[in-house]
Amino acid sequence: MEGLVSLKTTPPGISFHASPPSTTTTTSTSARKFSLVRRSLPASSMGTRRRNGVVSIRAQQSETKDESATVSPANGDVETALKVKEWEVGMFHNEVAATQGIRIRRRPPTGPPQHYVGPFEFWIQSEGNTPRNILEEIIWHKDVEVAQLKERRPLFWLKNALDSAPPTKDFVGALRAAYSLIAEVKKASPSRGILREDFDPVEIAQAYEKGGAACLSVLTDEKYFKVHNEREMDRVLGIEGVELIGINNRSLETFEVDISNTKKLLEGERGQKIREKDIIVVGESGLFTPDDIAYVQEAGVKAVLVGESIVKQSDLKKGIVGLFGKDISS
Ligand SMILES: O=C(O)c1ccccc1NCC(=O)[C@H](O)[C@H](O)COP(=O)(O)O
Repeated sequence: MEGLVSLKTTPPGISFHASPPSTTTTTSTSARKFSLVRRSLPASSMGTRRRNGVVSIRAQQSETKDESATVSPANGDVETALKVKEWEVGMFHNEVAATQGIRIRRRPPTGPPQHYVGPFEFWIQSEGNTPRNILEEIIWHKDVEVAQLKERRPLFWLKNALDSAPPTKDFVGALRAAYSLIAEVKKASPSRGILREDFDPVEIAQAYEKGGAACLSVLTDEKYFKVHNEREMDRVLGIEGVELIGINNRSLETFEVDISNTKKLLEGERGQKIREKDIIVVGESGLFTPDDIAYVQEAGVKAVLVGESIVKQSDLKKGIVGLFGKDISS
């Protein structure tokens, strides 16, 4: 069954001895990892009590029936209250996503705040606050990155920049024109590591253009990069006005690549709907040979998104010819 997992909570009261200031301790129990990190906030400001040289720290939380927790800040501290709010909003998003069959959970980057107590960040690594797979890790990391970027470049800044930007090119139009290649400019990927050492994105993009690519996919992410998720096909088909769907042949949980995924998702009623709606389908990932290209083309894709098999070649144009079994530049 697809769904979200409730956060498991810790017992309502936790007492422990304070570690020396610079110590970071991580111990494992059978099911959970406990990390204790010294915070910069003074102990006195966080409601700790010192008795006989022992600091005792108490987390205030009340558990709800479904084992998710409602948390009250230990001392009305604004920072903590904000984290509580963020966490509650994140949990709400997860519940909504679960009702829509989305398996990727959203989580506020600060994690469940019930463990921010006393002068310590007492963070318990559990199923609820640890990414289950690379996609969750990417999304959770992205949440932090986007929040930071929003601070650096707020909406009004972006709007101003857009006003003076050159007109956009017709991406979908370029793909409709012919059976097309979207060539991916990427230096590395989570599953394959470094793909190209001598990485000059502009040079690569120009070589792709000469080689006949209709569009480019440029991975600009600093830590990870953006993805499509084929498991959301049914959800996407329910959305009005969708013009382009990418089917990713790579499982983002296991990194396994299976190009029959494209065929599977385009069979039967789904394929019918896609044709009726005149949606362009892009076959993504794991395409290495002319046979692979022919296979996804027969399955119904109008374009392919290819990274590894061409970006690794020293002669990129030859790489494209090798992939398609012919020159597609004219
Ligand atoms: O490619 C990965 O390792 C990856 C890992 C985690 C999330 C997404 C990932 N790839 C997404 C992509 O869109 C691919 O880069 C693209 O489909 C090209 O794939 P390939 O031709 O196999 O390089």
